[in-house]
Amino acid sequence: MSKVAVLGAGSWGTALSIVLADNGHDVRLWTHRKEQADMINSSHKNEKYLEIMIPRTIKAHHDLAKAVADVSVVVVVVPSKAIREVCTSLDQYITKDITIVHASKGIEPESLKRISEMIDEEMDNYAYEDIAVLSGPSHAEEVGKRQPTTVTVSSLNEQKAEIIQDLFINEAFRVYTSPDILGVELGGALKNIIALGAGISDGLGYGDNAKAALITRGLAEIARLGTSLGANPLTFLGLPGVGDLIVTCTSVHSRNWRAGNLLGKGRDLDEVLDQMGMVVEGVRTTKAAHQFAEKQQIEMPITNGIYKILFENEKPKTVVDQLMNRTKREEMDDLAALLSKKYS
Ligand SMILES: NC(=O)C1=CN([C@@H]2O[C@H](COP(=O)(O)OP(=O)(O)OC[C@H]3O[C@@H](n4cnc5c(N)ncnc54)[C@H](O)[C@@H]3O)[C@@H](O)[C@H]2O)C=CC1
Ligand SMILES: O=C(CO)COP(=O)(O)O
Repeated sequence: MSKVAVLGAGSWGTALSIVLADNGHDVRLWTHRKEQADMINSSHKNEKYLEIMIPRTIKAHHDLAKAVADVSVVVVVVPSKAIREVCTSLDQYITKDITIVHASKGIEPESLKRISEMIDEEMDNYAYEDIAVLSGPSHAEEVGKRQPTTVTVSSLNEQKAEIIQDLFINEAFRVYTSPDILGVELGGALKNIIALGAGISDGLGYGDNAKAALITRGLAEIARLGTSLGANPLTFLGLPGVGDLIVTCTSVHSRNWRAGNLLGKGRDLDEVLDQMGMVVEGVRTTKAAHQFAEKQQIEMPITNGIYKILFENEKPKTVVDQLMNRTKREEMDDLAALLSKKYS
């Protein structure tokens, strides 16, 4: 049995706490809102975030010092925009023997940092090599109901990845490991952009052909950017790549798909984000990926089209027309070419 602090009591932090509690660990679920901690402790529910009873063994905390006292593992799972603030506070309580894993998905605009890089910048007391990431096709709503789910944990420190694998794995939650932290983080962040696109396509009334095209050509963009930064192309064919892309583009649970769907139906971005009430990471990540594409001189037409819809008021239908009328080209210049280069 381990003592584990989960920082972030949104839907994903709550679902991961349930997995840990099911595995017999002592779980402290930290939230920055006192009334939410009180509500979880008294009702054993986290209304608004997850429609499910929470095991009574999970204790919610509002005081960060108390939440992380004596723990051996900290799971960071706040939205990407809160990572720096939370990790700055966390740093004072951390010693090297603690294992830190994050389960958030995003890239910071302007700095173009991944989550593990932001954690590293805010935490003087922890080595970058020891940070782990947990990612993969895993909607909180299904994990909370103990429905079969598979994820991948990655860290440059193999031992840390295995600690996290052992901590979470159970008969409903299967955990693989991977050494490619760059690919795992990029796959998890970038798929949210394509999920916005899949939602927009459905909102416009397009069918499965369009969605399959978005998933496939979206994967090509993700792999193109990811490999230009040094990720292993094979990672994008695994759970943190195509696996997460499929689930987020096709599931009604996806916040990114749902936000895209409303945009496709003609609603404006501020109105959509207000209505969602939960984090839609793809919006910030689209801004970051658009900047990344320019910096790396990578062609990302779908991402750039979604950027225009989100930030330049372009009509979704106009973007679809632009994508469909691009100069004709050969298909096999992307993932397939990267793979054949790697294995020729
Ligand atoms: N919900 C899901 O199924 C999954 C979510 N994720 C990722 O996990 C991260 C968190 O997502 P969700 O739990 O879904 O978000 P959510 O919208 O359900 O909840 C976010 C939580 O973060 C808290 N929060 C906001 N600002 C904060 C701050 N400054 N300090 C501390 N707490 C703050 C909010 O009060 C809320 O409890 C995101 O990066 C998301 O992409 C990853 C996999 C699955
Ligand atoms: O990352 C997720 C599933 O793996 C959750 O995606 P959404 O944030 O779109 O709900």
